[in-house]
Amino acid sequence: MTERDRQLLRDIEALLASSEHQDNPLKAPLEALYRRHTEQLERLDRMASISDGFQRNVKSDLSTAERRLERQQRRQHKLSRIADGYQELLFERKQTLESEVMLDPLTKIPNRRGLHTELRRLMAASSRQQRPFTLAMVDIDHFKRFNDEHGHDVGDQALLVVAKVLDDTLRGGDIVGRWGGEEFLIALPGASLWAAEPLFERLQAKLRTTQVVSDDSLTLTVSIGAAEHRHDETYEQTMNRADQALYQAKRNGRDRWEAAE
Ligand SMILES: Nc1nc2c(ncn2[C@@H]2O[C@H](COP(=O)(O)OP(=O)(O)OP(=O)(O)O)[C@@H](O)[C@H]2O)c(=O)[nH]1
Repeated sequence: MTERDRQLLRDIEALLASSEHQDNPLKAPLEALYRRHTEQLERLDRMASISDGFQRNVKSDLSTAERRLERQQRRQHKLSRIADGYQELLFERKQTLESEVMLDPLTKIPNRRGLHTELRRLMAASSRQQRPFTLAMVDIDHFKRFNDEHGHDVGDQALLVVAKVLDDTLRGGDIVGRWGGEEFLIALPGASLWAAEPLFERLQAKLRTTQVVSDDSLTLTVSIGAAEHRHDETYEQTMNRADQALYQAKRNGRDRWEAAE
């Protein structure tokens, strides 16, 4: 209500109260009109204040809800960060476990399972690129006697030495692993049997002079059986031929290499 409206009401109130209008026939209906009007104004005031209160409540409910939502979003964000970190950790653990399952615990080179994985990859790549590859079984000579004479720990040391010499002598991209016991397998991608020959000679020469234990002249020798993969056979068949060649190398006196038929 404006100040002018208020003044008008005050004027009407004064006129109704004035003695000179006591007998005016308009006084009674005007008084009734005035009362009705002021009652309506009061009602309007009450409604306005109810509506203000309602609006204040709605505003405060809204800001409480907003704060709660923000808190929840922050919590959710934190939880999803924790979940992400946890997943990463699980993934790393899985990777570590998977790679550990593929490694020989003593020499840390691929074990038989790891070799199978690598050989499958080699097969696929070689047939795609139509390149040859050669497999060779490398077996320590008289290892039982070696163990018996020098003890199992020195035997383990010998296995480490062979693994290291193989690893050091091969090129990057070549595959070396422990097939089992005192037997190692090497795979030479892109190499024909003829091209692999100098490598076998070099390996055997190196092992003949490598000391198994430092400050000790103890050395060992290995026999090697090698086979070049034929395009129509599986790698297991190539390995079988290499194994037969190894058997032949043992029969022919050890510390030598033989090529498969
Ligand atoms: N120290 C040690 N010895 C092992 C390990 N795995 C297998 N051996 C031993 O390797 C020896 C293999 O013996 P054989 O299969 O008879 O072969 P070998 O004595 O090397 O004879 P040839 O192969 O015919 O020259 C066994 O005495 C096994 O106990 C190992 O992890 N550590």
